[in-house]
Amino acid sequence: MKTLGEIGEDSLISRLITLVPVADQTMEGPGDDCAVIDDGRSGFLLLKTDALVEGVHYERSADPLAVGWKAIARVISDFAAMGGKPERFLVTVALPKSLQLDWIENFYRGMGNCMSRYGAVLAGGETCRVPEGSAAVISISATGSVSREQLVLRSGGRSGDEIWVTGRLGGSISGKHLSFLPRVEQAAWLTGNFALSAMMDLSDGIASDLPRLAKASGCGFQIDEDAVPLNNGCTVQQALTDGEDFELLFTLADSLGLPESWRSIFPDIELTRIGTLVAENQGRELSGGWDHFS
Ligand SMILES: Nc1ncnc2c1ncn2[C@@H]1O[C@H](COP(=O)(O)OP(=O)(O)O)[C@@H](O)[C@H]1O
Ligand SMILES: Cc1ncc(C[n+]2csc(CCOP(=O)(O)OP(=O)(O)O)c2C)c(N)n1
Ligand SMILES: [Mg+2]
Repeated sequence: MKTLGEIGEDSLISRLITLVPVADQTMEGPGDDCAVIDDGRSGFLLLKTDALVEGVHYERSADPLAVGWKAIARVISDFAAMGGKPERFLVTVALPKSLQLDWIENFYRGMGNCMSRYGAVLAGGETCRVPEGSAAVISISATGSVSREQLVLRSGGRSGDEIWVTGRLGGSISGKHLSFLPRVEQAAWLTGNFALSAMMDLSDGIASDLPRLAKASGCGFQIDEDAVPLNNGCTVQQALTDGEDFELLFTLADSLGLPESWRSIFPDIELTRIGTLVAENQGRELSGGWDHFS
């Protein structure tokens, strides 16, 4: 019998999801940034859950206000990646008894700051302990929504589509992973004004995430490494593999007018074409990027 370390994160998930039924109204189940449910409302319901583990996603010494911000912001980034916005949050905290009260209160203040900034609210949660000496584990689940016209999946890319990315990439561990702004307004503008074919957020690094988008779209990809927008002091390799950029990666067939109108609305955020989707099994491969079990 293999261990998780031998099979890796993506093949673990692929195996697990064959072992359970999938709900009737699920339009998009496991595989995209959020689940998409057609529950008869004017738009679609979005569902997302994400875990935050001490020592894996943040150091115990990190500012709890910033860790709380990150906990909510990374979920909101997934709603943005569908063209949507967050609505209600459920927060589960599993904590050691020895944790300072101040830490968790400031963590909640940080979550609150992010919820307020993006118009979301807390709906409930769950509290329990972990054995003394274990890492704190925080699970964030949320509902969101997206209009029918603005929903963008990972799977709609077609050979020939241009590949674009927002912002600059790499080096998130030096601070950005705790303080980033999820691209909700940018995604809403993009999906409202251009016919995006596919989109996802960059959490594991382009090296991991672009092949996922291409695979979901039944395509391969070409990437111009010299075009990849770098954060200060970062190499291309870091930009491709560090992860936690929480920028948008998207594709579209026709970008006529996009760079000019983007610059007039979001002058402080880069927007860069980094490549092209090509036919499946053509183009190139990338390795690296974050895998929890590699
Ligand atoms: N343990 C699991 N059981 C079922 N589905 C899962 C599990 N872990 C991840 N998934 C699904 O696999 C996809 C990829 O997960 P993940 O890499 O965490 O997404 P993201 O980077 O968008 O947060 C998502 O659609 C998610 O719902
Ligand atoms: C202490 C610490 N070590 C390493 C990292 C870097 N890191 C942790 S998880 C991760 C990838 C993203 O996390 P994941 O849980 O895969 O997010 P998802 O893809 O589910 O959104 C990265 C780059 C960090 N933020 N903090
Ligand atoms: Mg995950």
